[in-house]
Amino acid sequence: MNDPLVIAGKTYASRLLVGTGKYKDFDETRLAVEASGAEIVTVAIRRTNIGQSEGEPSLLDYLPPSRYTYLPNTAGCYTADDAVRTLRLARELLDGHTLAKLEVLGDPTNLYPNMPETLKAAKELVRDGFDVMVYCSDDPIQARMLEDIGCAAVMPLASIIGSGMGILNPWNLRLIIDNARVPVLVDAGVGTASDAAIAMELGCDAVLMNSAISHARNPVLMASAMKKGVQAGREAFLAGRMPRKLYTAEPSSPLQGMIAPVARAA
Ligand SMILES: CC(=O)[C@@H](O)[C@H](O)COP(=O)(O)O
Repeated sequence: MNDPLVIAGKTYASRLLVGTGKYKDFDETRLAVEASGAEIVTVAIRRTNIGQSEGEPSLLDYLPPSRYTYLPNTAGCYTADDAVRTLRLARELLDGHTLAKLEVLGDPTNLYPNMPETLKAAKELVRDGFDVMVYCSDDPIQARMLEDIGCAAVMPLASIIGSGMGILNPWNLRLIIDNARVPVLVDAGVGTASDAAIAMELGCDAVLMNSAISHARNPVLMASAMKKGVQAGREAFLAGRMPRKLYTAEPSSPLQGMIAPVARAA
């Protein structure tokens, strides 16, 4: 099925974006990313070496930028200034690459986004020529503000980062999706493949996740499950689910048109 995801003018076949942190080593990262089928990989610039630490193993050697689109992110940043500085460093390290994931956190105990600082950083980064994909609360008004600023995609949380709690507020996601003119991705909180499928069935354009794969007992197998969950959810969304009925359900095998049973001979 030809149903590409378009972000900042570039086309992707996969609607699953994956993080690269929290794995045993870069080999495991590579294997999980390969199994996920992801084409966009996000990398925490403050925590992962992509050339900042000379002599150390670099993720670039395991996930070559010729094959993957890098999405540098600002994990660990608590102010707009820190986030902007981090993404400018990433742009230098990645030869002028402008696609970036903004996340400005508000509380180290739950990693909930600080939306005033996120909006401030988004404005500055857009002005500076970045294509900003932004981690945000599942608040439709703030999502609209980010879109109006010129962000390339809005990425409301399903639940808090690393929680694996799944989608806590599907109705807010629907409000964001129904009004969005840019791609909407669920980012954070996915726990298992059915969460990813539900996000896609709701009409999200894609899903971004890390912990659900890296913290699974078998990360490579979970990466493969997530790939299928996202694909199944997308297909179900495009196919259009049947309406829910409480009392008017029809039997799956209707009797109409059946040949009347022949009376048995006594
Ligand atoms: C990798 C990354 O960008 C995370 O900050 C992201 O929000 C994913 O969250 P989960 O780890 O909950 O999937």
